[in-house]
Amino acid sequence: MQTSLQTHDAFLSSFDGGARIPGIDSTSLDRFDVVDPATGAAFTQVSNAPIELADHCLEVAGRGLRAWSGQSARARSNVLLRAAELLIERIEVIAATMTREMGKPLDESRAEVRFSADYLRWYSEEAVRSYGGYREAPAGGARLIVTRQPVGIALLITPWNFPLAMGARKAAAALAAGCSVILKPAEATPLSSLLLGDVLLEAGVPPEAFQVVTTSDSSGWSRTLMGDARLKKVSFTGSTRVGSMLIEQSAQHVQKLSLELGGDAPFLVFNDADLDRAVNSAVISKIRNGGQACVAANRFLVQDGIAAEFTAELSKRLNALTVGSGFADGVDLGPLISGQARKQVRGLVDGALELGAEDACAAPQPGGDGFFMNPAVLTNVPESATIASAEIFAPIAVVGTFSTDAEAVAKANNTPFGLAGYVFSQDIDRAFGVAHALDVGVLGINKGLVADASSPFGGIGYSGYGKEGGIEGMQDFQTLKQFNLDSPAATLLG
Ligand SMILES: O=CCCCC(=O)O
Repeated sequence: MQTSLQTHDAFLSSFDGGARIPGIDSTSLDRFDVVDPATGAAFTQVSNAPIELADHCLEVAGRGLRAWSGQSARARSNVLLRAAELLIERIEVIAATMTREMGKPLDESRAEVRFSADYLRWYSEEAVRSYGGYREAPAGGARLIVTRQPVGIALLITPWNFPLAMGARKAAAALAAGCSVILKPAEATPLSSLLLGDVLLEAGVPPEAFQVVTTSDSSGWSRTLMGDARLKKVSFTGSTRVGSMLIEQSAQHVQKLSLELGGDAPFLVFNDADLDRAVNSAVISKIRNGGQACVAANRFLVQDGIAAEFTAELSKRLNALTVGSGFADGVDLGPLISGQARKQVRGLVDGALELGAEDACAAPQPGGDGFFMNPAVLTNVPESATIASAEIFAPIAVVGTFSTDAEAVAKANNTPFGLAGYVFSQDIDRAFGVAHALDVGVLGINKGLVADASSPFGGIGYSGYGKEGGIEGMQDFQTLKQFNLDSPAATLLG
C-alpha cells in the first residue's frame, strides 16, 4: 500500500492539475482542494476555472470543431485507437489517481481503465462506419441521400463514481462523431479527467477539440454554457434532479440531450435460480464501486422458497469482505465518496431499523477519519421506510420477497426509474419472459454486470434518455441531413 501511495505522491508533485483550456495559463487560476475519501483530507489542488471563461471555451471549441470534423473518419479513428493504447500504457498511474480521488480499490480502478479503453477502441472502429443511406421517393421525381454530421460542440458533464469511464465513453462517442468537446468532471474527482485529456491530446486530438474545465461551480458552468446557442449537445450522467434542471435549461436553445440519471435496479431471484450464481452476482452488483453505481442492485426481490437461504448466503459473503483504503492489499470495499454521503446512508439504514427492519450482517460501523462503511443486509423493511424507495448508493442490500412471477414483475416495476434490472432463473422461458416485462433499459440475465462498449446503455422514465455505447451512442452525437435531388421522370434507361 505504501509503495502505490508514495509513487502516487511522487507523480502528483509533478502533475500541474491545471484546467486544459487552450490560451489560458492555468497557473493564473484559483485552485480548489481534492479530498482523499480514505483519509478525509485534501491531498492536492486543481484549477478552479471561473465561469467568465465560458465564452472563451466556446470560441475555442468552435475552432476545434472545424479542425476535428474536417479530418477524415480514418484519421479520427486512428487517434482514438492510439488513445486506447495510451490509457493501457498508463494504467498504473491512472488507476492510482482514481483510487486516490474516489476511493475504489486499485483493482477496480484498473478494471475501469480497461473498461474506458474498450470504449475508445470500440468508437475508433465505429468512427469509420458512420453510414448514411440512399432512397428513391415512392412517388418518383426524387432521389434522397441521407448523411450523418456531428451535432457540433458538446458539453460532457460527468459524475464522481466512475471518474474515468464516464468521460471516456462519452468523449469516445462524441469525438468519433466529429464533435468538439468540453468535459466538465465532478468537483470531487477532476484528476482522472485531466489524465484522460492528456491521453487524448497526446494521441492527436487537437487541443481546441477537447477541453477539460475543472470547477467547483458545476451548476454555474452548465447554466452559462447552455445559455449560449453555440453549444449544441449536452451529455450528462448524474442525478434525476439535476437532469430535470438540464432539460429546462436546454429549452432556451433547443440543445440535444443525453441523460443517464438515477436508478432503482430490481434484482429478481426465482426459486429455480442457481443460488451460487445469484449470490456471486448479487455481491458484484451491490459491491462493485462500493455500491455507488446507477446500475447497482437497489432492491433484491427473492422468491419465498429461496429467500432465507439467499439472505443468509449474501450476508455471509458481505460480512467476509475487507473494508479499507483502496491502496491496501486484499481490500474489497473502499470508502464512500464523502462524509455527507455516509451520513445520509446511515440515516437511511437507521430509519429503516427504527421502523422494524433487521440487519442480517449486523457489522459495527468503522470509526476513523475516512468515509468507510460496512455492508448491511436489511430484511423486513417496511414500505414506509425512506430506504425502500431511495437510490441507496452504498453497500447496503435491501431484501424483500415475492410469491409469483406476476408479483415479482409488479414489485420490480413499482418505481418511476428504469435503468437496470437483473433476473436469476434457470428456466430460460421464465427468465426471458420476466426480463421482457421489466420497464428498464438494460438487463442482466443470470449475471450482475450489464454495460458493454458494443451495446446501447441507458434508461427510461426517471432514469433518463439517450444511449451510451454501441453505434447508437455515436448517433446521439450526430444529426441526420437529407439531400433531395430532383429526378425528372424521363430516364436514360429508355
Ligand atoms: O453510475 C452509473 C454509471 C454506469 C456504470 C456502468 O457502466 O456500469
